[in-house]
Amino acid sequence: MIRLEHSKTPIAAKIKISGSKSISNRLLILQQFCPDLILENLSDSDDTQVLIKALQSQEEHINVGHAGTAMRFLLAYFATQQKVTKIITGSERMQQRPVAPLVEALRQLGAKVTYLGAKGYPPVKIHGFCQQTTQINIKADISSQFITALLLVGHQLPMGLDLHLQGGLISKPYVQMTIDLLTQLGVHVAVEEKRILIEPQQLKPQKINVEPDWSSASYFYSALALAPVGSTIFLYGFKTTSLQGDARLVSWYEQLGVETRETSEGLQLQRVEKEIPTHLSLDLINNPDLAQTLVVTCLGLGMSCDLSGLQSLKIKETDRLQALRNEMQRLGATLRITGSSLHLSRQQNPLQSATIKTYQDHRMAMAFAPLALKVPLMIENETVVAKSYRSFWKDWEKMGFLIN
Ligand SMILES: O=C(O)C1=C[C@@H](OP(=O)(O)O)[C@@H](O)[C@H](O)C1
Ligand SMILES: C=C(OP(=O)(O)O)C(=O)O
Repeated sequence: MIRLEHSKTPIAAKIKISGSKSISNRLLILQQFCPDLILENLSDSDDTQVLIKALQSQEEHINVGHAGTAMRFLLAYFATQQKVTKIITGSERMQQRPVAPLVEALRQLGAKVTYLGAKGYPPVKIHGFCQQTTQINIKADISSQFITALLLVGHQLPMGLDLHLQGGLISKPYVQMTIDLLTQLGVHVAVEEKRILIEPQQLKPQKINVEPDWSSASYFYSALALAPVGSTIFLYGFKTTSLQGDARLVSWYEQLGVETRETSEGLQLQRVEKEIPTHLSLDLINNPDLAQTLVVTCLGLGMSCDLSGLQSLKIKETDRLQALRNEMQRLGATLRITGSSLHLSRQQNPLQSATIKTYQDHRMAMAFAPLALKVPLMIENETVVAKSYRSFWKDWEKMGFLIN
């Protein structure tokens, strides 16, 4: 457990965030098909380390811990290799995160996949592949990672892939990121309204420098929104034009007093004098990983907010809607939740200092951390941040936070 506080003097920090874990994990799978693909600035997160280790391992058993992308991408990767036997499992929570739509699609394709525990969930055993068809249906409204997992292997399938999306697509920018990376690597992807087609093709070897991680950057935007006017943070290597959908936060935080100026070396962020709205209303169907950051910013600014499009939050590292409601309550705030939305009421009383539980969810720790600009906080199991952002607390100290 750590205690976190801030002297409330203006922040002036320069921060280097490692590569996007989403981009890194896609490129690491693609590198298996194209060993001459050179990758620079890979994410140093646990989720990426776990994937690297799994891809290098000769063992039959693979444990991906808490890494959702590693679970889904490896499942599709190993299941579409001939004569490969693997058992993939993960943490207790991972064994409650669904894989059924992906397993069903892989079986339709001709993969042999068996559940070793509860039906629809890891652990799974993979034991052989012979392509039977190109046409696959996949549910698009549970996790976009199922679609990405299939697209990452589609170009290597002997007959290619003709993917039909069923239900409304959630987390769409992550699918677009996959398509953009494939395109950058010379793969032609034909996209229609509810259909994605990939012919068998080879990747073009090249050197790719992974962009820094925008979801990680969100915590700095949140801190600046809560910091004294005149505070600045420089984020090295970022560009506002990005493969990552979470770059969208630039315009949202502009409303909340954080201005972004692009330079050749990165982004200069500044907390400016501005009239802050009393309410924020956003649909986060395309940006689920920003929900926790944004609701905490609103709390710190004394705003109310309505966030919708949050149906995937209950199957992430924890049930994030419940976790948010519990921890907001500890601070004296009222959060109402439904299966796909949340409503934060305007805070009438001053925030209470509290001990925040993190539920084995990196984003619970990182999202609440900026609130220490308003009230001292204790954060339990602070090392959870390593899932996506290993040096988070070191960078937090650079911003003048006192951590004990
Ligand atoms: O493809 C990816 O890299 C990701 C997709 C999203 O998941 P869902 O599609 O399950 O919402 C996101 O929440 C996750 O952090 C990373
Ligand atoms: C949901 C997340 O990751 P994953 O699904 O890859 O475990 C996340 O990083 O917020």
